[in-house]
Amino acid sequence: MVFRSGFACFVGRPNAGKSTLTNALVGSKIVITSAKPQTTRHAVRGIVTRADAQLILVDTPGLHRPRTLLGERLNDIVRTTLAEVDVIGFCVPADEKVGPGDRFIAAELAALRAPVVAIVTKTDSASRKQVAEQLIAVSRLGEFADIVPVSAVAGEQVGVLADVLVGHLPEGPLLYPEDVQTDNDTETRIAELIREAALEGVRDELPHSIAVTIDEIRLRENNPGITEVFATIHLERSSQKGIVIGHKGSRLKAIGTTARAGIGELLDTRVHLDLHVAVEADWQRDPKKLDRLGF
Ligand SMILES: Nc1nc2c(ncn2[C@@H]2O[C@H](COP(=O)(O)OP(=O)(O)OP(=O)(O)O)[C@@H](O)[C@H]2O)c(=O)[nH]1
Repeated sequence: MVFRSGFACFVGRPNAGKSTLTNALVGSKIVITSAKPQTTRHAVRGIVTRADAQLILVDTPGLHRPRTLLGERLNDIVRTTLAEVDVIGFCVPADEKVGPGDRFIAAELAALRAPVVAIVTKTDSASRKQVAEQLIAVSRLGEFADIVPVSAVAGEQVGVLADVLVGHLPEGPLLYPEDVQTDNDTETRIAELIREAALEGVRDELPHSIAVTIDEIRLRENNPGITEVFATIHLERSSQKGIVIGHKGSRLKAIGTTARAGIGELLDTRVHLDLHVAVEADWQRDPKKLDRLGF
């Protein structure tokens, strides 16, 4: 039997369903998903290990036209990632019209050497007729190695998509131990859990204004059964402080409760979470600050 191994990544405009699809393929929650666009900041890998193949998924932030410096950096990450993978999955949601964002991405992909599989996502949220029309519209966007409709939420065609992606991998050995599902470091995952909790129910353009850094993770001195996590939520403007902290700290408390549950599950231990809020004026446009915040 031939064993294949290699790297794949999903691209598509914000909210196209890339993270959810990665989770569905890997089978556990490793990538932060959110109804808000552009929540994925780090290239998180999900690993699918089967009898015949190992598929390493690199989840990338939304490829979009740069607006701020942060936008440009995200696109740099995307381009570097795209140059290194064996196959690219181009996600277009079934329930939204093909638009300029999709055409922009299709044009970027046409210049790459890796085969591109077009994926029509969220087929559960569209009628059969809409899905059929979307398959045709997407096929007109470029030259694709395959085109696959899929619903990550309903679990439809997820296995078919895995087979198609694996089919584009080169022959190769197991690259990661069988039981590993992600190699994204714990600290990054904890920061993402806090960021996800902080974004919940927050209005407007706030997603771009929040970054989270981990100051320290340690076992409690007199009780190693408890892990203490110290983290800072960075905001762009002091006016945003009220939104995040809430009346008498009520929202910050809720963020802590939600994030703590997620971190406890991740680390499989009891967690004490200490959250600090800091305002860094215009961190999105300042290269020094971006570096310090890990972008
Ligand atoms: N109905 C339905 N909704 C989906 C499906 N996949 C994703 N969604 C929803 O679409 C929204 C965006 O999904 P994500 O997976 O976060 O999208 P993304 O492309 O990773 O988004 P960014 O990280 O912002 O680029 C979420 O609200 C998901 O619940 C699907 O198969 N069916």
